[in-house]
Amino acid sequence: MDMTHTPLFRTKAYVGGQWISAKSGHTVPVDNPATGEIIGHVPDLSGADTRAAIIAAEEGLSRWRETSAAERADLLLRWNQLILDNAEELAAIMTLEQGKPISEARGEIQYGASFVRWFAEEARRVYGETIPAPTADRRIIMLKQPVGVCAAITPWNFPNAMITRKCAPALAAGCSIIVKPSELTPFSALALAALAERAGIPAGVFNVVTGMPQEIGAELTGNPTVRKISFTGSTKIGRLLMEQAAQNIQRVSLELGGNAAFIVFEDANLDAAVAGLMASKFRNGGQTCVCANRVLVHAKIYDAFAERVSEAVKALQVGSGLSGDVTIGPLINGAAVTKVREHVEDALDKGARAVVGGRSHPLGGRFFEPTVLTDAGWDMRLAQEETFGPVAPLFRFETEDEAIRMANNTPYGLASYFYTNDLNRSWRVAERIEVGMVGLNTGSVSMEVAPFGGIKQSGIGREGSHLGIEEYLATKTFHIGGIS
Ligand SMILES: NC(=O)C1=CN([C@@H]2O[C@H](COP(=O)(O)OP(=O)(O)OC[C@H]3O[C@@H](n4cnc5c(N)ncnc54)[C@H](O)[C@@H]3O)[C@@H](O)[C@H]2O)C=CC1
Ligand SMILES: O=C(O)[C@H](O)CS(=O)(=O)O
Repeated sequence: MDMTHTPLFRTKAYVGGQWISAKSGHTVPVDNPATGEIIGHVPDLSGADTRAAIIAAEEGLSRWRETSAAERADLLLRWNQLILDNAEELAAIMTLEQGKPISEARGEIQYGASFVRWFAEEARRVYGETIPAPTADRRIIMLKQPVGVCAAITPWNFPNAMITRKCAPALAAGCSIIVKPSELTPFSALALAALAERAGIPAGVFNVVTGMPQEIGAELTGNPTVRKISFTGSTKIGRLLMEQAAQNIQRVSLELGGNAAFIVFEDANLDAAVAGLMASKFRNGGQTCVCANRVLVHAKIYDAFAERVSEAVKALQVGSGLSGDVTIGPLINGAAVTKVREHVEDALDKGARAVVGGRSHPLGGRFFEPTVLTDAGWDMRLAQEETFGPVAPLFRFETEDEAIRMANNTPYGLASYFYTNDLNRSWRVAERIEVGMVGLNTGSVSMEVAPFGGIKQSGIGREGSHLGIEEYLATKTFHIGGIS
């Protein structure tokens, strides 16, 4: 499927309402993870190019912050509708550059659009407060105002939804924003820019800069005009950006790595638990920050659960995401394949058994076999590190306290899941597990209505829900004295 000549497949960066090249003329190639073929090039913008984008965003802000909430809401709703009207083309572009199965890409477009609609509605409900003054001659009002020029640095694994989850609340709040998508998946971001332009979102309000990240990131975090950095990606880069943002005391929102525990207690509904694990673990081939990374199974049901999971994993179809029946696409790049292979080999060396898969797929390239490992141990790398691939390691436990202790034994704290029908245990586990999001008898926690985010080294701040817009609002206390 050649998407490179479709209207939304853009090969220029979008700054100040213009489609631009890098001043240097340099470009970055983008490949198709399923084949390794180059699908196109995007401008490799420099620090100076990024400075120009910041100036454009500042000009965009001056107009945008004066628009009414109703006007911003209407424009966001128009953008939302254009995204939905062009969902098939957006999904095909995503699968071409990211590799996920087309059915999942279609799902992400709907998920991404849901944030645009949600924050179009939130735009009109940014309320301030009046505060009872201590003296009769004073009035106190709390105003909510846009933070200003913002920057969003986003990952390759959800190249549409991670942009709208940041940009929709920013625009709803009256901010302008500069998006730096992953150099691995820029075309989804540029397609969103084309639709923002078509929706009538004014020049400079929504900008997309492309290229290698270091120089662009240094300018975005080093330029005092940028008042807010919103990042989704690895904890390593999140830490770096937080350090860089400190120089100008920029506000930061960080959605970072995870190491989710998926706990199956002895009284769990096994069919539901298997379905939940398949949904959590193998979505996007396991390249998801909230996916189950460690599967803790009570000893009493371990063998039965392992057998059922193995049957379900054997039914997964590996191949190019553009093929309709495929449920597991390629990993994003060679480094990802190496990391997954190393995790599996380390586990096998330390006593795990591969009851399904366990090696690169016969298709070769970036395809890896969906894998189930039994007898997983806490000394294995995949217990401590985020695998970010289609590998389900099954760990045994005997007691509830042991399961919670092991689940919490990680520097991360993004999401966890557990299956039980015991009401008292449900509350004990939900309250004691150290994460930002926990699912009981469900393998999914990601939707626009609910706060998304982590604790510990999984991040700072919340996206989505009624909390998401607060990340792009500043509070101003307005005191009026001398009233008689
Ligand atoms: N908590 C969450 O919602 C999510 C967390 N992640 C985590 O991110 C990792 C995988 O995603 P990746 O895209 O590989 O993460 P990554 O951290 O390498 O890249 C994320 C973004 O940061 C940019 N970046 C990299 N180095 C930079 C620098 N020096 N300055 C400025 N920007 C820079 C990249 O170009 C990309 O746009 C995994 O650890 C995963 O768990 C990914 C997606 C969502
Ligand atoms: O990038 C990710 O992993 C996303 O945050 C996961 S989700 O929001 O699509 O579940």
